[in-house]
Amino acid sequence: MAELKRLSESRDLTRIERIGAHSHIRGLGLDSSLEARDASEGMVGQLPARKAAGLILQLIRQGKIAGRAVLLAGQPGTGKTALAMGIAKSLGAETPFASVAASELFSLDLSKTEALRQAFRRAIGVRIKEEAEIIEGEVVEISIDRPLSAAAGSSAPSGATAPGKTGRLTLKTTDMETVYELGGKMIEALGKEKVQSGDVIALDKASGKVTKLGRSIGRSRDYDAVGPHTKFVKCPEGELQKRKEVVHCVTLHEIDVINSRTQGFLALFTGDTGEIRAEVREQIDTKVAEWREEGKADIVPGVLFIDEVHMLDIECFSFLNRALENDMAPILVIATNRGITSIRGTNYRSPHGIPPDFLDRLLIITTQPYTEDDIRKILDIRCDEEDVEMSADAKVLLTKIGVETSLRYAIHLITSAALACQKRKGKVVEMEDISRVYQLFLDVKRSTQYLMEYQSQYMFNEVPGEADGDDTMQS
Ligand SMILES: Nc1ncnc2c1ncn2[C@@H]1O[C@H](COP(=O)(O)OP(=O)(O)OP(=O)(O)O)[C@@H](O)[C@H]1O
Repeated sequence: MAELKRLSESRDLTRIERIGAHSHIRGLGLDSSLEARDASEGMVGQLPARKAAGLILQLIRQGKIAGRAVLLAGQPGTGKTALAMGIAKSLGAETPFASVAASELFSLDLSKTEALRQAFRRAIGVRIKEEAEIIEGEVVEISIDRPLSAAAGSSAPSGATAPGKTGRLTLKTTDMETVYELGGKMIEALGKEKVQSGDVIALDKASGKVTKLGRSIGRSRDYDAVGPHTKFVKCPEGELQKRKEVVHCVTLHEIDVINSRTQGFLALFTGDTGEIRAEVREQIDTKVAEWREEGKADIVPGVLFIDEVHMLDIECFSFLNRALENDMAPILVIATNRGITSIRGTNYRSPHGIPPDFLDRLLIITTQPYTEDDIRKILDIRCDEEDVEMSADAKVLLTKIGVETSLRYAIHLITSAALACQKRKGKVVEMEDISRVYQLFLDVKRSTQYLMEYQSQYMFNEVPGEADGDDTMQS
């Protein structure tokens, strides 16, 4: 691996956008003087914690966070992960956000320090600038030749990609027009992007990647349907072929996996990356350092969020102590809901189960339980995010459930209630859907009660009260 040959593969990794638990969080929702707005950028309430996170943001921007980390302490479901995500989002769209639960680090496949190292490298972004040969123009016409076999009545499905498929693509700028011959791969790529005449596209000559830049303004009055999010752009000027600087953003971990001989880049999707050898990382670090010197790459420190940090043991904490001194270190945000508890791997007890030398590095922010009004607003935002229409009555009921059980349980009920509504062919989620799923899925309180009532019917039942739950911050 003298060169990082397979880096180009990372370009093909399309990040899968989906609706996740925190996908509604777009920042910390602060105004220009860093005061938290009541509800903004997907964030609601938790004002003092958000304001404190805003000050941390300023420390980060001024480069004064080095060697320190942030601890978010608070009850479960009080928005600790949401706050960490808000910090990452406020730092910019390219800022990587990696999140792990401390217990995940203790796996059978990886040593805990390797797992931590991978987590750190997932939170370090590299912006790589490259000169690329691009063909950029407005699509005049795409014509695909009908394969002979199809004309002869072959039984092949019409949408299937015939390997020998050919066609022609006519592209223009304001100054010229050219017809390009198309092969099967390119036809497939154009089909995937749903390119049609009137679109302005860019083709990367080396990788064959097709990017739709928008719809030509000249075609804005066409009758063909365009969605509300269609972007209109000008027809490009000058030559069709140009050299352009393109920027790819990848994480150090992605580069590691792609270049580790034992793992293909598909391991990035399965998460099954195994140990990555130290020399692979060293070579990558040297290469990235070279690129930085040549002005070809920049490092983008991201945010690494470690939840349940009281589950880390003393060796992990010494790893963190060292890792924070590295000049490429990401912003480390850790969270716990524990009070005074034992430090794993020792007989000592300390606040949050964190050793004193590490505690010393921490800026501590506490999160508070949500009010009924906050819960209602968060549920409202989640309904929008999940595209679920809900009647006012149903929202009142769901908020009440959120107050009495937990915010997270109420958020989970949104999706299942929407499915129940779909099943009865309804359009708007009503109270009946909420009550139905409330009966189907138990919250922790009811589940515990059920377990107590029927404990004799379970194997290995332990008398309640023996578990070490006495040091959590939960009331
Ligand atoms: N202030 C907030 N504004 C908007 N959404 C929030 C807010 N706080 C929490 N949420 C949402 O509520 C859900 C639960 O919050 P989150 O997972 O951040 O809690 P947590 O404190 O990290 O919990 P745990 O301690 O169990 O990990 C998430 O979907 C989160 O995005």
